[in-house]
Amino acid sequence: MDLATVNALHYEDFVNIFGNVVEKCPIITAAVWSRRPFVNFTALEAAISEFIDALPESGKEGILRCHPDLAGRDLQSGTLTRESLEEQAGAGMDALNSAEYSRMARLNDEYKERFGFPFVICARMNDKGNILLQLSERCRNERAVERARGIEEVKKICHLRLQGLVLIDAPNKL
Ligand SMILES: NC(=O)N[C@H]1NC(=O)NC1=O
Repeated sequence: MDLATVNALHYEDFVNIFGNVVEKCPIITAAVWSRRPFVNFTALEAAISEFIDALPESGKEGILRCHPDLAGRDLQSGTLTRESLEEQAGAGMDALNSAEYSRMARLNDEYKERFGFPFVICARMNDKGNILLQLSERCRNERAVERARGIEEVKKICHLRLQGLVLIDAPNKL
């Protein structure tokens, strides 16, 4: 879809199409609709980022809590969103051997126990080995550092999801 089409969308369609660019947080999309018209792809992405950055820390943690665990319960039970399933499968999360699966489950639980929100990483930018490594390393961070780190990853996931929906800017037609 090109940007002119995006800018012409009624909010119901806008939320239907873009509602999951931040996982299970359509309120962000619904809020950002009123920032139209977007001059380019970057402006749309920036509007989402600015909304997230303006949230109190509890709101940012809320966003993190809307994310399913990697290789977690939702993957096992088939209840992931379409986007998350594609991302997790792409990083091999649906094909862990039993040792990897147990390690992932143990570290995910440890992380959630320590921080009160789940470990979030952009699966499409990482492979299985790297995800496990980062998970074990990031468990040792301070809570505020991890909250900010998780939000950075949310923005990377959002960037790639948006790219799948909106054509990157063609030069302005004269
Ligand atoms: N927990 C977590 O990072 N979840 C995700 N990451 C990603 O790229 N897609 C997800 O669902």
